[in-house]
Amino acid sequence: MSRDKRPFAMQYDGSVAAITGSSLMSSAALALPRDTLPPSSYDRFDRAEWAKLRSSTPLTLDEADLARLRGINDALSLDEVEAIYLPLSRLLNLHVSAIQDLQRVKESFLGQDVRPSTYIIGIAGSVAVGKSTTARILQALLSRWPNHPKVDLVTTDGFLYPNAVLEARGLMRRKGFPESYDTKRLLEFVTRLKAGARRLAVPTYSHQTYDIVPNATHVVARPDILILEGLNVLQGGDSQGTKPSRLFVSDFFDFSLYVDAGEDQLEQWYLERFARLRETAFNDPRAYFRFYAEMPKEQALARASEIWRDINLVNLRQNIAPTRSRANLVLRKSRDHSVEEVWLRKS
Ligand SMILES: Nc1ncnc2c1ncn2[C@@H]1O[C@H](COP(=O)(O)OP(=O)(O)OP(=O)(O)O)[C@@H](O)[C@H]1O
Ligand SMILES: CC(C)(CO)[C@@H](O)C(=O)NCCC(=O)O
Repeated sequence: MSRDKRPFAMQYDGSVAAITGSSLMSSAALALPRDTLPPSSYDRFDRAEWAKLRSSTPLTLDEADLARLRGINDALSLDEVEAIYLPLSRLLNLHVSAIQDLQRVKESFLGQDVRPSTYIIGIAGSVAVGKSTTARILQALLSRWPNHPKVDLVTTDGFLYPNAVLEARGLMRRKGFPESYDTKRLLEFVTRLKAGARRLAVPTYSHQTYDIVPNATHVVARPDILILEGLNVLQGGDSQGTKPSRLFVSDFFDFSLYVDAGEDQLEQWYLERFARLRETAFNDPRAYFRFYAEMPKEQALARASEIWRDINLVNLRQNIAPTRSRANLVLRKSRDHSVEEVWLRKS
């Protein structure tokens, strides 16, 4: 039975939510309500327990790996890579290998070559939680394994509608909400990738111009693994009022992660990043937010707090956090971005 179609809903306290006779008849009632998986649905690991899980396959980082990881984020510690991301890359490698074995089974059944399809990993989570950093660490680590050296990375930011469209639709203050994305195009991309398309061009987004970059695409050429990162990758019909029978991007995922942290923590990271960008990237004359670099710091930060509260936090609560229970694995971060707990879903 698919997890979204269980006939009743477990609450966190273990009780079963009441479903009325009439609602049982509708297909909507068959969908599991938002983020209601009980704690017993996960194997939970604290940092030390999780770190041990790399030990049965000795994994070492060479100088080239270290250089690549340092280039991703100078605040990233090596201890973090070793304790959290190496075991995670080992788990993912085992999972990819198992899928590749299954493809060989299909090959011998059909008596013909079956080209393995791209293994897709989805990474979801709030604005500023560290999705792109997590994606880039995993890309660097996973590309070291001989059975899947070509690991590509796509962010769903590229599937936002251009500002001109958002403006025309009155959605400029809804960036990141489900309606701000060209979901059909995103779904078409993953469908064609899974179907074995040789080259797919995906649009790109610039945080500097705060818009889709005209005529600039990133070409995805049948990688062994694709990491698809974005706020919305685990979203389904329930938050958008779409028909439950529709296909979703996550239907094409082989594995998914949700990067999680407390709301206060997320707000602090958002503001810290904003303050840092104000000193750096916002000074560029082409930056969409350059006026924040020109106004006094307190005023700019007050504006950033409003953006957080009125846009990103609302989106987190309404559309992002409710998708956490769909992820196969949850990385729960503490104050300094270090992962304090890992939850691995049992089914
Ligand atoms: N593992 C980490 N260690 C230290 N700092 C980190 C880590 N992950 C993220 N950060 C910091 O947190 C901030 C947000 O990270 P990142 O840009 O990866 O988030 P995001 O979820 O992709 O954000 P958005 O959706 O807004 O693009 C950045 O300032 C980044 O440097
Ligand atoms: C582009 C997204 C939606 C996701 O990365 C986000 O960074 C964003 O721009 N949110 C809108 C509000 C803001 O400017 O933070």
